[in-house]
Amino acid sequence: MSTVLTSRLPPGPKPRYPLAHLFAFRKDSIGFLKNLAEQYGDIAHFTIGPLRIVLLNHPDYIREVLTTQQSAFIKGRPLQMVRSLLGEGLLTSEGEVHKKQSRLIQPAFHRNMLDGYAPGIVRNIQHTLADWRDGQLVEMKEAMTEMSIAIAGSALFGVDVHQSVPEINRALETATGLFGRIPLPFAEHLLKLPLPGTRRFLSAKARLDHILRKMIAEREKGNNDNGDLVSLLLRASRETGDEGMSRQQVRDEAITLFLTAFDTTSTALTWTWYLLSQHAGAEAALHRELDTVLQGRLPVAADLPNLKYTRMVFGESLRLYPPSYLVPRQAAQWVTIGGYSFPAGTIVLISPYLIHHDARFRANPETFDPVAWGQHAQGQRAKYEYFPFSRGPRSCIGEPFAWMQGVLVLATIASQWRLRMMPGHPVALQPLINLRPRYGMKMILEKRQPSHVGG
Ligand code: HEM
Repeated sequence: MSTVLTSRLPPGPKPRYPLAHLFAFRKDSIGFLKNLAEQYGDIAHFTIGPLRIVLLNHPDYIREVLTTQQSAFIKGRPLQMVRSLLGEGLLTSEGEVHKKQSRLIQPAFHRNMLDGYAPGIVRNIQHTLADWRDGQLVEMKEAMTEMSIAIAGSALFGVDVHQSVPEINRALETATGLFGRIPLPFAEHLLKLPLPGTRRFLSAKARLDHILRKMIAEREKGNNDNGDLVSLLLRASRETGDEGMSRQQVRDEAITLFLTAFDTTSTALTWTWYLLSQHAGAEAALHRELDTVLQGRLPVAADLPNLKYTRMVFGESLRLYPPSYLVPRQAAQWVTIGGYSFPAGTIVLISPYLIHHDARFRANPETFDPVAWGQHAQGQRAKYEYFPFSRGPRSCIGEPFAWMQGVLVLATIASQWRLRMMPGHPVALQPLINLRPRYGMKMILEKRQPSHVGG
């Protein structure tokens, strides 16, 4: 006989009318969660229709979910909509399937592989810069997205996708447009109804599938194993026995890695250009480092350990604007955290954004200060005070790649260009799947000449 446990739910507000929390959450998810934590403390709960949702807003509780008790949680319902686009890839799969896939894919991100991606990354950055002119107005979110699609295509997949970049971008925008439905109590059932939004989603998904399959086929035709990601997936699919990967799995992993790679990184880079344009001191320190280390040439992998300040700039930007501002989980069994218990099915929300902006864990949390980021304690507790890539067994597999791309993009561009905000351009958050700038980021290009300092 199973033990009967009593739910002792954390405190939280009662909705004023049935879907009041849904409307408040959809209107301003970050503001809603921030208020909840301010009013009810570090562990609080609210409901959306039949859904029971718990917000955990303290590093000690976050460690419980992501690491200590991680096996009691699944991706579950919050990832259901994402699953309908990505299938059972690394981001969305659970349990043994996830473990096996993770083991197969991990080698593509090992240190010895990473250096090999650098030349492809820098080539694609140069491709973007070839069209830039002094004084030109550039929509940086768009520029960073297109560049990151091309980087993901060439560095990870070994194919040139420049031709397909606009189509991939459009299809992804349409497909993720539907993710606004995620908090709806019966969102997964809406996909079965012939609604206009659903039709748009399915046709965008079909377009993405077609492009991805072409990319994989092209890679297969080349028949040369470069040790890149697609080679690795294809090799695994040729193997027989339990350890192999089916064609469907290859597709699911390929689309997962492709899509998770570029939207996060391009969003992070866009915010970084914005922050640099607002902080002349940090921008000057970045230029000094780049001029000293690079002396006017393009960066290579061997420069990365010397680009310390560049790395701090990217790290601090990920603190202020973590693209994955919300990490959801679902309890798979009874869970006790912070003296409260909640049953299987409860949705748990963790927000890197809220923690990164909390004055308890970082002095002057609203200030952009790359040096303070570099000095932040690296102890066990601090791991859960700064976690833009999440933590534990479900943390970001692409983190080393993201750091490499981030530093190489900043180094290549900032050594040649300065970016100024277009006067009057509004800046606001748009928390969708990623934390995007709501109005994009219109910036003006200013050519700079590296000053040859140092030896
Ligand atoms: C600045 C850039 C990036 C950020 C902020 C970021 C953030 C994250 C976060 C927070 C998670 C955990 C999501 C969750 O638990 O629900 C995650 C997972 C993941 N990311 Fe990233 N990511 C970035 C770049 C990348 C890149 C470049 C790739 C691939 C090349 C990638 C591939 C993945 C995959 C496959 C997962 C699922 C891992 C698993 O569950 O085992 N990400 N990422």
